[in-house]
Amino acid sequence: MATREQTIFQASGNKLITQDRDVYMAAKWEEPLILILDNVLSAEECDILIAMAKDRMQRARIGVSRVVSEVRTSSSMFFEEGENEWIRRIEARAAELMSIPLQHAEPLQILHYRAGEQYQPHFDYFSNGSADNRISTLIMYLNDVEEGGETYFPSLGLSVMPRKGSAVYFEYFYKDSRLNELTLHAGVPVVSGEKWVATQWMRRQVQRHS
Ligand SMILES: O=C(O)CCC(=O)C(=O)O
Ligand SMILES: [Fe+2]
Repeated sequence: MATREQTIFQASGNKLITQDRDVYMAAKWEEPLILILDNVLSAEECDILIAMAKDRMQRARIGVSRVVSEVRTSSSMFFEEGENEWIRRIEARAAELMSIPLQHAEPLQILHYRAGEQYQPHFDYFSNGSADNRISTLIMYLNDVEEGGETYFPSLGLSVMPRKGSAVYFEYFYKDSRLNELTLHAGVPVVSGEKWVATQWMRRQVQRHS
């Protein structure tokens, strides 16, 4: 049997005890490593993230031309790094769960999808092989979606249902580029209701100096 490549996240057991919250490992895909995590955020934290983001959402713009894109039809915003006590706590917890120092964290992103909106299959890492590439993703679901809105990994045939307070984690820092490519994923169209997520990305290099 081929030996597995080293992962960033050392997944063992079913519970992850962070500084301020116990998180549960609900499901695991071995290679590439994908984890479904329960109880990442409290219901109150989900509601507060949505409330704080609501008036700051902008229609997705992608790529250098910054044109409104059909690749992602959702709206998005980024919080300032450690913008307030809520953001500080959630960023710190995400970094702890992802086993990467907070200094490597991008600003926390919020995405909002209305019925019919989606994020077509994409990689989170940059295809130019940047020395400061992204290495891992934590997508936290901020509400229950009535229908649709799964995070879908088409190369694996794996769907993750959004559930308020849960999250999906995956990483793509493998030497074997084929493993990284298997993390292709999409936010499938919301059929009814709406969908809110918070995404934390980690980079190879330090992003924050405070
Ligand atoms: O909304 C989703 O399920 C996927 C979001 C996503 O892929 C991202 O934020 O990079
Ligand atoms: Fe993504």
